[in-house]
Amino acid sequence: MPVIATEDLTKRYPGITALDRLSVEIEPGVVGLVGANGAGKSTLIKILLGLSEATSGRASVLGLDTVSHGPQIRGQVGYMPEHDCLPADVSATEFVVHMARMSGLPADAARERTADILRHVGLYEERYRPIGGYSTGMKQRVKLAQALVHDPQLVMLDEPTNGLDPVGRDEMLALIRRIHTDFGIAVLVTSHLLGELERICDHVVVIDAGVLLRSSATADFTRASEQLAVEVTAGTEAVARALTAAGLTVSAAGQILVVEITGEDTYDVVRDTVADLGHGLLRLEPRRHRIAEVFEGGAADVSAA
Ligand SMILES: Nc1ncnc2c1ncn2[C@@H]1O[C@H](COP(=O)(O)OP(=O)(O)OP(=O)(O)O)[C@@H](O)[C@H]1O
Repeated sequence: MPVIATEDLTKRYPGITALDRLSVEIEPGVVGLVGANGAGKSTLIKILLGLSEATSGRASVLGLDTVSHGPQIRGQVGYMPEHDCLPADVSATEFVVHMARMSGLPADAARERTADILRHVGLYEERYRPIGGYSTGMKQRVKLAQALVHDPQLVMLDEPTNGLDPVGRDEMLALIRRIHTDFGIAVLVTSHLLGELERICDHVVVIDAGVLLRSSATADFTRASEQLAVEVTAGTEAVARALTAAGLTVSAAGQILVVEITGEDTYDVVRDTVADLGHGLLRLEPRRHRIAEVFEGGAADVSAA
């Protein structure tokens, strides 16, 4: 059963169609929802949580209809909102315990789960200090912790890497991946950066102006291309010239030579050419596309990390 399914889902605000007949099915795993700012990602999440009503079409989460089963869905789903929404004058522990209690956990269980989950997201002694003094990265971790504290089956994370520096972003992406691998929780994570979703998602859904552009396994986005990546121990330029003289089409990407595969003998020609010049091969393999390249010239606003 898909964890999320939408059928012709449409949401219109005055003067704007935020979602336009969106039909998509999302299976358990780590699924990325990517689109430029304004593509409709937050609108979709709010409808899925039963917090906003669609203009037309249908959506279900964990098999439950979003219109008739909003409270049940919210009981089984964790939500990390995009914007800052934390109270400044309470500690992470107080806040997350409060959220756990709101989800129906008894006091003891709420305290225990809070301690576990704050440790899991990497907050230790700081968890007793008021949130107002936290860095952006620490606040994002508190938001993530409150989304997980009631042990949901699915979490929806809206732009969890927003405002983070590269190190903080890497740590957050690793944490998100572990939500699924350590706890078996299904994850829907949004970003306007294709490159970061490519790193942690099993499946990526791309929307643009509320329209579904593509929904496929990450491996399909990054499928092998008809090109070889060649890296040599020395003499990159000489090798490029010799390969061109041998009739191959070659372009350079830094130290890597990209060679068009024209037939099964392309591998042999490259190997022999490099050997004839007295150099060694560091790499000879099919070049893989990055997701961002697949969309170059397509969804112009969607950028790589
Ligand atoms: N309550 C609202 N009233 C009117 N228009 C809205 C409302 N909420 C969203 N929109 C518009 O709907 C479109 C989709 O917005 P949405 O917030 O879903 O996009 P997004 O992909 O999440 O982008 P962002 O990352 O910037 O939040 C945008 O054009 C936005 O201006």
